[in-house]
Amino acid sequence: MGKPAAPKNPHSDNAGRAAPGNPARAESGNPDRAAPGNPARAAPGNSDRAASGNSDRAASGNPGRAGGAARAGGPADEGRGRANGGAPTGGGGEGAPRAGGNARRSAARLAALRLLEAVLERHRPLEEALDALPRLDGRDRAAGHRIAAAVLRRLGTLDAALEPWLRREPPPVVRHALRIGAAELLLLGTAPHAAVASAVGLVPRSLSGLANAVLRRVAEAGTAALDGLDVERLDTPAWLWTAWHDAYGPAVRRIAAAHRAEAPLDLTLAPGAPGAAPPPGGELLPTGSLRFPAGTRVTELPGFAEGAFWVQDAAAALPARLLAARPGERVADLCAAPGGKTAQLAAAGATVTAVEREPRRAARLRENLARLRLNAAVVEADVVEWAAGGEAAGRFDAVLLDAPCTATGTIRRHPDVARLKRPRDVPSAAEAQGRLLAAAARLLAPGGRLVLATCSLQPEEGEAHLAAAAALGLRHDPFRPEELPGLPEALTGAGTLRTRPDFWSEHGGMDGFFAARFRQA
Ligand SMILES: C[S@@+](CC[C@H](N)C(=O)[O-])C[C@H]1O[C@@H](n2cnc3c(N)ncnc32)[C@H](O)[C@@H]1O
Repeated sequence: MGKPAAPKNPHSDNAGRAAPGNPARAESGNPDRAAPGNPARAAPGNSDRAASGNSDRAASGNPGRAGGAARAGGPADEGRGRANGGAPTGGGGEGAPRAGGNARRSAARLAALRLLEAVLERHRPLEEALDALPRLDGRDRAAGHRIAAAVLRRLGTLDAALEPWLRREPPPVVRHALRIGAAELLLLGTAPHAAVASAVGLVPRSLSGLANAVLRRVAEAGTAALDGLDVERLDTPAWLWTAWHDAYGPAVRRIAAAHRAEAPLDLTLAPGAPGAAPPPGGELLPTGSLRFPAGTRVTELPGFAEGAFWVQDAAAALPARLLAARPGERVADLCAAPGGKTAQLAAAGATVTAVEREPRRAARLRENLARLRLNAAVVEADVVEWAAGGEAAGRFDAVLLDAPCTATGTIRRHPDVARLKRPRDVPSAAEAQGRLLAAAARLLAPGGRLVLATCSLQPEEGEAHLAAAAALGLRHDPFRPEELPGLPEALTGAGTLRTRPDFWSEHGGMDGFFAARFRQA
């Protein structure tokens, strides 16, 4: 195939693309020859791990022949795993992905394809798309999720690696299958024959030749094709890059680099949970969270069933700590589900009222509290209406408002956020936060304290609220250095909290959060 420039892909920010390699290679390369080097090697510095228990890894010393890739369902797939019966094949018509011979592998890749379609075409959150997947073996589901997350995390890089081999923009199903194949080849360490064959198996038969040819070229070029790419820029939507550059200067590059890594698993420990010691093996962070490597399954840690801990990013645990609820205090936790902060406040001995608008999320909050054997009154209501109602006004010693936001501080955990949010979402989220802040202020008893938190990196959803709070008659109560042990970089000159994904990089980073504390005058 030749190589005229591919049209700009709507999901890629090509600003950082290096000049493509020599396209003539695609013409002259022997498609049946094994890929040179070891394309199965993970990209250096890349932390996208292959799914645990991944059976697609090449046997050591046998990187696999890319030449087998043309035959999806052929020798590379034969005689292994279940017959096709268990795989959701999508019907098999033109435009429907075909299942390869290995049902397990096809099911995982098909799940990844469905997830990418949901996020990138229908703009649905990844978690919601996961819930909507047809019934699926747990390992396939986890592997599909991991592949889709790797694609979303490195979308721009993967498109740049594909671009030299595409003459024109392919149909979406092919684009996604190519991304899945490229992610497996360049990031996830999958054996080339398996990566190519299973990705080719996702596209309509009439387009399998194209997909096969492109992925063979990607396999041949290997990870060397990524050398010289400005991957931080490529993997960051342009509007976010500009906004973070304006807010954080050159640190924008470190923030973007931090988004390449899968987030670790952080736990908050329940003080004094009966019969439950902290699970062994974690790293105790200076602020008290216990950290395990990415991919750790929380339900398999000892103490989970006993309610000894709950999952909460180290940064997400800070706002409730900074509210410093005391035993017996009346505390309102606003926008409370799934309840990480409610649990912290209840575990501190406060009398907690947790307010959550979404019934399903409120149900999950109750379930979480039950597992943790913690008590809180759960109110299913819109905070703005509830605060306007009168009976709650002026009743609380302390209020925690963890306001809904664009969540751009959580892209490490939710790589779909970078692809779903739009610039216009920032002012509308900030406006809603302003209404919630005014409602929260009405709940405070005289002298009561309020912590406002958002998991956004956008200053409009953080620092900008200081002026609005002053206009509501709230007095800013700056955080002190001793309240943030081991994290001086998160304390701003104004005495607010600003964490970023590039902080604590030696420990594995943290989510981006803003928090500020106020007092009712
Ligand atoms: C950032 S999440 C809260 C996370 C939670 N505080 C925790 O630590 O687990 C925001 C929550 O606010 C809820 N929410 C959004 N707007 C609300 C409103 N006006 N009233 C009550 N809850 C609201 C959402 O349904 C969502 O569950």
